[in-house]
Amino acid sequence: MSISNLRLAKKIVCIGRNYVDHAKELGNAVPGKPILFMKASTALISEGEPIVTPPGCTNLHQEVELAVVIGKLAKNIQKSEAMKYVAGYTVALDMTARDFQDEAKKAGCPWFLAKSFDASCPIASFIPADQIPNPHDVELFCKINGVDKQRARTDLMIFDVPSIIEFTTKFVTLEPGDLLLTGTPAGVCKVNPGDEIEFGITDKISAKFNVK
Ligand SMILES: O=C([O-])CC(=O)C(=O)O
Ligand SMILES: [Mg+2]
Repeated sequence: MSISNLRLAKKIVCIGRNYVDHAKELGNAVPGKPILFMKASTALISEGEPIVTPPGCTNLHQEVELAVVIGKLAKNIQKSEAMKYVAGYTVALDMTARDFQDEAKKAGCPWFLAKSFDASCPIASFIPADQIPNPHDVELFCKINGVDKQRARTDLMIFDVPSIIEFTTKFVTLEPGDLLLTGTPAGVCKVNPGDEIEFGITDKISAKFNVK
């Protein structure tokens, strides 16, 4: 497979509540260990494809996230070795049906529908690892209809990329091309049909998608 073709990812592993200000803005506790969930690979869309509001959703949110692209088979990887398994990066939106998630939370049920519906993972293009020597030293941004909604540096992550890889690969083998979404900073909000979402890594990469 070609690592740079992000649409070939077999799985998308996501970290929840990895920025203190985002955990707090939704009234959630700051986690003591990484919270993991997954999106199906059918959630992926590329520029030119619309973000489709899932049926019945009345509170669709955007969450801009740094995404790590795994370069080689990773199982039981120590933090000190973890960066050798990173082929590169992209930036993604973890589109979330917040009303579905709130309902699931109340019922003690999984977030699957809230997070993994078709078109819930818009991605920008691939950036090779050598172009981002330190993934904790970039700024993420997200604008809706040209207005800044999210802007934060990745050094605010609670669990850094090596810690996430160490924790995840204790339980789940990561394969070449898999994506690891590292959580969203503060500023998530409701998006509506007709909105344009532009997001990226400042001075490196950006992408634009429309909400349908
Ligand atoms: O839905 C949430 O708030 C959890 C999550 O994905 C994140 O923090 O990025
Ligand atoms: Mg997220």
